[in-house]
Amino acid sequence: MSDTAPILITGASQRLGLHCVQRFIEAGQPIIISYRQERAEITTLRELGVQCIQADFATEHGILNFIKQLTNLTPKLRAIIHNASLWIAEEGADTQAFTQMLNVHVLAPYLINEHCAPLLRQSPNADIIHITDDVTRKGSARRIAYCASKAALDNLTLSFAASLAPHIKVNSIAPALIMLHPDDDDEYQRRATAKSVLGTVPGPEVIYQSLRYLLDTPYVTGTTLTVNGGRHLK
Ligand SMILES: NC(=O)C1=CN([C@@H]2O[C@H](COP(=O)(O)OP(=O)(O)OC[C@H]3O[C@@H](n4cnc5c(N)ncnc54)[C@H](OP(=O)(O)O)[C@@H]3O)[C@@H](O)[C@H]2O)C=CC1
Ligand SMILES: Nc1nc2c(c(=O)[nH]1)N=C([C@H](O)[C@@H](O)CO)CN2
Repeated sequence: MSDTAPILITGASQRLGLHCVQRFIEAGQPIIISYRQERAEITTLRELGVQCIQADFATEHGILNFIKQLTNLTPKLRAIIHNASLWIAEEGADTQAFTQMLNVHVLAPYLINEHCAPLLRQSPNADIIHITDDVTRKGSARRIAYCASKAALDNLTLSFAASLAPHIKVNSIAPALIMLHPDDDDEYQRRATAKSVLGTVPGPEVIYQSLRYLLDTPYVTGTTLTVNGGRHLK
């Protein structure tokens, strides 16, 4: 059994999170994940030695229940990567959608960081990484609540970086259009890729590369690493 402290990645049973888990496993890094819905990938990850905790962060009870399971599972953590996310385009005023995304994107990282900082302090190097969204730069007419909650998550980075220094570094990664969805048609892909000067859909490896950079560099905290193909230049 490795004596390396595990990395926690939330919401890592598919897409970007799952790719990063697979790359960390290749590197011999112990991993704990949270997942919401049962999937075949969970069985595969468990067979690979990943510790998987079922959790729904839409409520405070669900978040605190996850924290209880996590702190019973491990006495230390190398890093916490807040990747779990709910991407809702609400139709008009939608308090339920707003509250759920605020809980997933803000309350869960806030409570997990506060309760689990002592586990990070057991590791010689310790990081918290919030996965936000480049869209917070200018807002989103179609996803007002999603964007506001991601902006709040980005702000947590500044506060926790100041609060947890010098032992724990805290940073954000702000992606834009990393992976498409199976139901995204050619016209959507054309319009979406045209929004950046690099004009590509890079795939999840760029997020793993960004995580590696923030984990490996000793002198970066309280910052946001933008991974957006140069969208801000258009
Ligand atoms: N994909 C992209 O191009 C971009 C992604 N991002 C951000 O990067 C991160 C990863 O993106 P992506 O992989 O596409 O994300 P997903 O949409 O695949 O969401 C990641 C996971 O979050 C989990 N999740 C959703 N709601 C809850 C909840 N209530 N409680 C606990 N977990 C929940 C889901 O679990 P389950 O499937 O089990 O329900 C899902 O597997 C996200 O934070 C996203 O906002 C930002 C910009 C671009
Ligand atoms: N939780 C999620 N957040 C986001 C997703 C996603 O699939 N799940 N996708 C995006 C898009 O890539 C957007 O950036 C461009 O269409 C943003 N956030």
